[in-house]
Amino acid sequence: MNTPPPANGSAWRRLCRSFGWARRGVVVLLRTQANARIHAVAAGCAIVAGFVLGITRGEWCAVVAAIGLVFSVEGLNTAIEFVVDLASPELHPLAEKAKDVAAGAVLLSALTAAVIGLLVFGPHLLALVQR
Ligand SMILES: Nc1ncnc2c1ncn2[C@@H]1O[C@H](COP(=O)(O)OP(=O)(O)OP(=O)(O)O)[C@@H](O)[C@H]1O
Repeated sequence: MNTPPPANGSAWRRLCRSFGWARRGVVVLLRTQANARIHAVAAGCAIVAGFVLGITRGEWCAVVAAIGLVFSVEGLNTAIEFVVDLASPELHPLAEKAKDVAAGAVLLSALTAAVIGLLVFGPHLLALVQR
């Protein structure tokens, strides 16, 4: 099992190590979670659409925030799943609630991102169709 190294060294070295662990977490998220890979594809499509449709700076802010929201919540959901599986490998009503609520949070964030996508890209696509 990996044990974290002692918290010695300069503040800069500690910061670099923390970034390394966080980067490792993002890799674990993308490797183990099919949903995270689907979010990545959706985020890529939104970014390409943003460039193609020439969305404004404000619209970019909304799109980037939506992408960050979904990935952050998916990451927290995955972390909760790992911890629940560690703490309660057997079935337990509280484990069930924890996983269901975490999954519900992912659903809410994805719905929010979908609404933002509609609000941002809808008018651009409509203008394109009506041209
Ligand atoms: N230890 C447990 N005790 C009780 N119910 C559980 C337990 N583990 C999972 N469940 C139930 O099964 C559902 C699915 O859990 P699972 O761990 O398979 O997540 P998942 O749907 O595979 O999530 P993801 O697709 O994000 O990996 C949970 O939402 C919960 O209702």
